[in-house]
Amino acid sequence: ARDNDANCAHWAEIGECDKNPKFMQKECAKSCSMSERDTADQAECSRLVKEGRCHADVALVRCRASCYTALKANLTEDLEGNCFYWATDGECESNREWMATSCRRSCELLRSCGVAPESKPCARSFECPLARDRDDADKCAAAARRGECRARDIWTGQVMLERCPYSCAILDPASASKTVTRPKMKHAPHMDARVRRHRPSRCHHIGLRHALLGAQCPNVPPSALPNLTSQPRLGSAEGVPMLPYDDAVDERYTGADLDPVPWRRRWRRCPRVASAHARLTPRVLHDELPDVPLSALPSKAAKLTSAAGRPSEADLRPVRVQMISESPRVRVLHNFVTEYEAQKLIELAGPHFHRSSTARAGADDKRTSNSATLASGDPVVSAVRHRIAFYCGYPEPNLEPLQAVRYHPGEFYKPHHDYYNACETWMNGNRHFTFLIYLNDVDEGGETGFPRLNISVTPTAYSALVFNDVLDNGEPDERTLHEGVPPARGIKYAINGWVRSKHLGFGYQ
Ligand SMILES: O=C(O)CCC(=O)C(=O)O
Ligand SMILES: [Fe+2]
Repeated sequence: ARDNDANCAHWAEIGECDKNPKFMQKECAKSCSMSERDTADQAECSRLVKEGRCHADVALVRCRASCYTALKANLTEDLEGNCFYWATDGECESNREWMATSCRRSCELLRSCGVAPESKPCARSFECPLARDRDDADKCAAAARRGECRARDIWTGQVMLERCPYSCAILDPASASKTVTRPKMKHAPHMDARVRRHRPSRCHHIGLRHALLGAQCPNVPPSALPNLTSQPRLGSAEGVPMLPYDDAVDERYTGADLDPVPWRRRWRRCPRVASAHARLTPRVLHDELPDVPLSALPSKAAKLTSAAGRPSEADLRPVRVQMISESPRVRVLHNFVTEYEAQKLIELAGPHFHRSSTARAGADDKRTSNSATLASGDPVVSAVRHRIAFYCGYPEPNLEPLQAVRYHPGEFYKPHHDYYNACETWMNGNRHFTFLIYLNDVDEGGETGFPRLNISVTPTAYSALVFNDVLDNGEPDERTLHEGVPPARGIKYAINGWVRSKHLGFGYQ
């Protein structure tokens, strides 16, 4: 964080960080981060902390200092919010010294997961300490399993979510993230993206742990793999049947004509699907969508832009779905953008490209590409955003600003995950989907590789590589480790569209 103006410290002192947050976050990030202080009176902040309501809007805005202090006191060993993410990204080894002081808890947890993935400490690795402390495990878990995280919040203003945030997040993540459901995507085996599956022998280099997490290794029969979704969690076929197809809960809604909560109205309209398969997850991409031209998509998602003002023949090619991997879910949506849109996006990004940074270290040697954030107001950007929202079934405000990326020959993005630490879901939600839209064909190289899946996808112009970053219960899916392989010849342009579990608010607007 840094200041761009000499007056920042003064402005922060007179309260501009709160009064004028958009400007101040941008220009005076440093001063504002130092001025994280309570603006509500102490009694109110102490009460909010005591009641464990630091995630409530009022506390986020007005009791920052008290809540931060309380949070730190509870985080016994991790001192940074992103620790688990960095730990899963290999930083406990590659950045050992720093991580040992700042992220000891996550590193230790991760090591225990390496030895015993199904152990209790490992299962707990994603918990948010503050949330857990005020969650009455027995009562909350039982209520969450009954579906009350969602059922109650309409009537009593999210009481369950406030009292039982941890159980709700773990047992019914969609309740905490207010996501909507979509049916499964159609399997279309006739597709034509070039996908290379590496020889399975590579698994030996990946190590047993990743094999345990489901990589397809020849020596590990599927029966020997732990079932990652065998816990009684939302959407688990083996688990307790949960919303939205739980009869007992559904009944409560049948009396009401129109739910006052918009996202729930959509949710109620979703068809009831009887098969266990359809119940697997609330976070499946729009899997049963037929192959249709963009122009045939409903309203906003269809908004087509072309040079002539109307779509050309080529633009009317249907969006086709190619399944690459069922678990984790990876697919390519062909013809996801038009040629005109792709060119426009490259043009728009052009003047804004700068050396890419990663969440943690800014520009670093993990990523040598350039990137640019695209303003959502542009009609092409907006059309593509609507389309992403439509296809994944999440509301558009869950999308991060689109990010253009550019790789010259030799530039790369080393293996990484796109998801964040689960604790972040209390603010902005975690990343659930990655849409990587290829804007051009690359002369040679430039694949997106998934080392733990032994898959690499060759960029095909106008198609979107889409994968679920998290397991169906909302926990990060380590198998989604991926990399941008350097182009050998030609420039690679792509767009990242990340979809979060919640509306983006804090820190983004
Ligand atoms: O360029 C690629 O193929 C991958 C890009 C990527 O993973 C990212 O930007 O997060
Ligand atoms: Fe990525």
